[in-house]
Amino acid sequence: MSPDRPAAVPVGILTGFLGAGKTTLLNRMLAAPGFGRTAVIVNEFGEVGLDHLLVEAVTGDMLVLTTGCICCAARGDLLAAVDGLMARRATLGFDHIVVETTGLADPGPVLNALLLGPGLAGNSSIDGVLTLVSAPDGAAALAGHAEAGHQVALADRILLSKCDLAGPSPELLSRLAALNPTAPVAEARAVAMTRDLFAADARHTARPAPDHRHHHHAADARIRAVVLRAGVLEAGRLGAFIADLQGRHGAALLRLKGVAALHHAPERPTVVQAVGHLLHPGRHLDGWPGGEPRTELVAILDGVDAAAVTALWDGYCGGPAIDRPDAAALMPDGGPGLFG
Ligand SMILES: Nc1nc2c(ncn2[C@@H]2O[C@H](COP(=O)(O)OP(=O)(O)OP(=O)(O)O)[C@@H](O)[C@H]2O)c(=O)[nH]1
Repeated sequence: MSPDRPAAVPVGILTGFLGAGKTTLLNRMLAAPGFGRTAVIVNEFGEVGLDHLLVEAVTGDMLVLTTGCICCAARGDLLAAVDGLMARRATLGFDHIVVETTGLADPGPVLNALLLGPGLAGNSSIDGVLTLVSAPDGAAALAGHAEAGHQVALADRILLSKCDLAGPSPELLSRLAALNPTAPVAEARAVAMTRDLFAADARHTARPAPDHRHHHHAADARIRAVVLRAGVLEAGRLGAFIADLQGRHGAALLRLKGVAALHHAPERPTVVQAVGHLLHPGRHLDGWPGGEPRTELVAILDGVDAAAVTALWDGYCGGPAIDRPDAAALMPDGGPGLFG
């Protein structure tokens, strides 16, 4: 393996509601030097794909999936497309894949499919979820469509488009913060198209939870992002917490992401990625991007009380307390070994 080619190909997911400006941003991205060796998969509804006519300057390869939405009917097609690209990687010479979803896609199942696809394990990793929100229309999309809420909730980075037409309203900004307290929000036109655009692995520091008194919409009230922090942990405790969380709330677990400092390898952050009932085996990053080893996860849940998740976390991964069971009592024998 040459030093400039990573072992695993990062897959970035570009999402956002219908017409939010995904293809426009993709074109900017592909024109930038950092994205020169990028393969693109575009998913759109309808029998005839048009976006491939609109996307310019693709160096690696481009596939347009028109058989259905990749978050539902066409998930297999997405996996086949990624597998097909990986098989031709040496010929095509790409080192990065960008998947543009349809405007109505829920990125959760897309993430799931990518994390678990046969043949993908070890060959690709999730680079991050980049969500575009139209400043003038975003609030209406969020009010009317649950998918728009999921796109925001699962974002690692949120970019606001069409700010030249109208700036984001305070209401839109507060709704974005309520749906996703950790993703940075920026104006798309002001952001440089560098390779770290898809904020990898949720390594950014979590922001404090917003004031929930401003919730006006059912979707906002249901979706909760819970920040879970600890120092260096035993792998078994983390694995047991995740298994328990998934057992209790798997269907409602939109995403669990972040980095963990584990006793057996504290010098290397372990990446945690789970969606629903599925857990991606932890991979390691090279080192801590500044600061001491620490564990910091974000759990994004639909319709689950944040306090219940925090209590579960404290039970497994918190310090001892008088009024909660000791982690050893909660742990199954040995705990799952995914992080061992
Ligand atoms: N004024 C303005 N127009 C924009 C901006 N970004 C995108 N547009 C326009 O918005 C329309 C939709 O943009 P696209 O990039 O096709 O949006 P999309 O999210 O890919 O659309 P779908 O694939 O249909 O969901 C196009 O006419 C763009 O030119 C922006 O920042 N400012």
